[in-house]
Amino acid sequence: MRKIKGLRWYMIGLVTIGTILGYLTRNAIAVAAPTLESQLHITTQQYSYIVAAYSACYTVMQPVAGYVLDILGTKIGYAVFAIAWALFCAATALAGSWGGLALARGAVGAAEAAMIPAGLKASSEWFPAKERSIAVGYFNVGSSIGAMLAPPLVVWAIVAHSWEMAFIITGVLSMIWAICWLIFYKHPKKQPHLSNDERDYILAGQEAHHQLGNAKKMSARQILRNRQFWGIALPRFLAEPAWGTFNAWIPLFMFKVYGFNLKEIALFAWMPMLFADLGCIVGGYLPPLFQRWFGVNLIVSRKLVVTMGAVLMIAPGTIGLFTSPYVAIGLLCVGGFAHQALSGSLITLSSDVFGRNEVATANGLTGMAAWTASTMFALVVGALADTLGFSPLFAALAVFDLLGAVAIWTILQNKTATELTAEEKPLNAAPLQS
Ligand SMILES: O=C[C@H](O)[C@@H](O)[C@@H](O)[C@H](O)C(=O)O
Repeated sequence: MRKIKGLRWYMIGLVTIGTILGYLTRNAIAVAAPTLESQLHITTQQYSYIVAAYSACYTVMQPVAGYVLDILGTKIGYAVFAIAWALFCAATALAGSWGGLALARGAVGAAEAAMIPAGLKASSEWFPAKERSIAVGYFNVGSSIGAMLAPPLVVWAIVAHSWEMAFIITGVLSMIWAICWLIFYKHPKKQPHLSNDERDYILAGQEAHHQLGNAKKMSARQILRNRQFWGIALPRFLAEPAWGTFNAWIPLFMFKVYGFNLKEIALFAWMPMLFADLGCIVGGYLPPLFQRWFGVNLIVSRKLVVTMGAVLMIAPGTIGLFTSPYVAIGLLCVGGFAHQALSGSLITLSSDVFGRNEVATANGLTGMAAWTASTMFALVVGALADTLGFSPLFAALAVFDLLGAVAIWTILQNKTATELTAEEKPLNAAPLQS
């Protein structure tokens, strides 16, 4: 059988395309919103219900999707969710009211909840520990690329055909990817096109908790009771509102505060997303560099990236000190870079700390914490932006990230969750499921 050199990078490329399509289908509704409001006579409040339906289902389903992925395995598990989101996305075209749209988008959100836990599970299967954050950075960059591809593709579909066609096209693209995933994704142990050298390099570089022989499996209850989980979930809870704010509010912020027109928004509002892409990639390479430069261990290297990102988030926090819209865009670019750099390390930490049998469940639980905060903060922005202004809200995001950095240094210890459990031997600890 022909061996393909560097096959692990093709595998993460396949995961990245999945993330791009996940964000393309996610953001299609925002681009189609003006057309939906006029053609289906939907009010802005009813549109907010449609967005909330996606966000609520995506938030709640992340741990469930993670659990299913840990049970079914990455290949089959991710395929099931991707086929579901493809079908639900295409079915959005059948909606004739805001209620129908909310139902369809809620279903898409529930299915897309598997996206990040599956990406992390695939990264932990195909990469040695020292390259894992790089792999996460590459698949996570799909979130910003997908967000950037949505406007041109969806606008073309609406202008050339109809808003229904936009959802059918994004659904069909997702279905094509899901079929490719089923054909091409295999665990390194079962991949015939993987050379022995690369397989040895991957498996030898993985910790004991990711080795195939590791039969230990933590239940969701044991994960939630573990200090290591909270050392990741609390910083994610504090950091995620920034991502939601950058994704949902920058165009409105530029319009309301600096009087940007649509052309100026089109020219500048995408730039923070480009720097977010850069943050994903650069942020992924920093932990191995910090380990080499400063001689620190894996978990401390992630903590250093989170701290660097938190300090950089002070930049957008100072937006209120300047009057120039171009300085504001520049500061938001620093913020986009900072957030995705620190977020990549926070996502990766679930696989540094939890084993192959519960990594997706643990990541899904931290993702639920993250999106709960993001949804709450979106409601705060909606309530206060017109009275308080955006500047204090951007300052709050910087404070949240700095608090998250304090939390990660004080709560998260430099060991795996099972090592901590074994040391603590709590009085009523349920024995690990073997
Ligand atoms: O913080 C943001 C993340 O890095 C972002 O890229 C996504 O992973 C996001 O969490 C999501 O669940 O879609």
